[in-house]
Amino acid sequence: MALEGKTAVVTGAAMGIGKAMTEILLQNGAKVVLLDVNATAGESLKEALNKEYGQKTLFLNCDVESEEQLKAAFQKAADTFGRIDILCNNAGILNEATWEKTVSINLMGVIRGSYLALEHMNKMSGGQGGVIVNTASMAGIGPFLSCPVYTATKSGVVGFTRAMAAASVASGYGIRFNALCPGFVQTELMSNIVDRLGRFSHLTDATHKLVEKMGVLSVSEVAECLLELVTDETKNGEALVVFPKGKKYVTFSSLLQ
Ligand SMILES: NC(=O)C1=CN([C@@H]2O[C@H](COP(=O)(O)OP(=O)(O)OC[C@H]3O[C@@H](n4cnc5c(N)ncnc54)[C@H](O)[C@@H]3O)[C@@H](O)[C@H]2O)C=CC1
Ligand SMILES: CCCCC/C=C\C=C\C(=O)C/C=C\C/C=C\CCCC(=O)O
Repeated sequence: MALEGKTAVVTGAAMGIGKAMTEILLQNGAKVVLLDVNATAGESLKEALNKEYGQKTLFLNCDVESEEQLKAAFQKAADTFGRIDILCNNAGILNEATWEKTVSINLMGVIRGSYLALEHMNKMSGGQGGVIVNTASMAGIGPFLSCPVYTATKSGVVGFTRAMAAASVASGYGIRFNALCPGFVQTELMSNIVDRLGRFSHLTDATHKLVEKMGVLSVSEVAECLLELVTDETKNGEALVVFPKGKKYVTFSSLLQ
């Protein structure tokens, strides 16, 4: 998919991985609607990006936990730029103490965003198709020992993405669904880890050891992989793992064979 003339919506776009995703989509010709709960960071990023790329971005204060806010944001995006072609369900938190909120944002937010975006993108209801990329994690593929609930949400995102890819093909939606599964990435999410681990705070040292063993990615390395999942039309139902030594499409075996 060529990005010139296309419109992307990115959740959790004000900082970290979402910010890098926004930048790479703009660099490749797309217009980008940034959604985030951090209005200060979002507004100032929008100002900076519009100076650099022209009036190609819009920031909307939007919490992915709110159906109402997300619905209004997609409508505003479509009204402003005429269409929605790409959705990056990226907003996420890591907090084992407030675990219900972790489920609500990381898993329910992805499902909510995907279903609402279908109303604009689905070829069966007047949309023009496109691609949805969900930010999961390596924790969606293998267990992250100090974060069982975070692991559960990211495993859920991978499963939801793969099932939606199959449903989309079977239903003629014209939308590809892929999951991006990075290892550790240098962002705010990696700070104050003891507080985030809740009942597993005793596993802080083990977590640091895992980080040392696996290494840490930059946000731009992750954004490059997003671009691949968006632009390569052969990719549907994929889980792309990104780690400092490289990237790898995960092979899943079918239980039906
Ligand atoms: N940093 C890491 O090591 C890794 C992160 N990830 C995933 O990448 C995604 C992005 O994380 P990072 O950029 O690292 O985190 P970050 O904390 O740097 O950025 C997250 C952004 O999401 C926004 N956000 C949080 N809750 C929101 C909500 N309810 N609605 C809308 N926006 C909200 C925040 O305001 C922030 O701008 C998350 O889904 C995370 O689970 C995946 C693998 C590794
Ligand atoms: C400095 C402490 C960092 C704490 C963690 C912060 C963010 C982590 C975000 C993730 O999404 C986790 C990313 C990678 C690790 C996940 C799983 C490892 C699986 C290993 C295995 O398969 O055995």
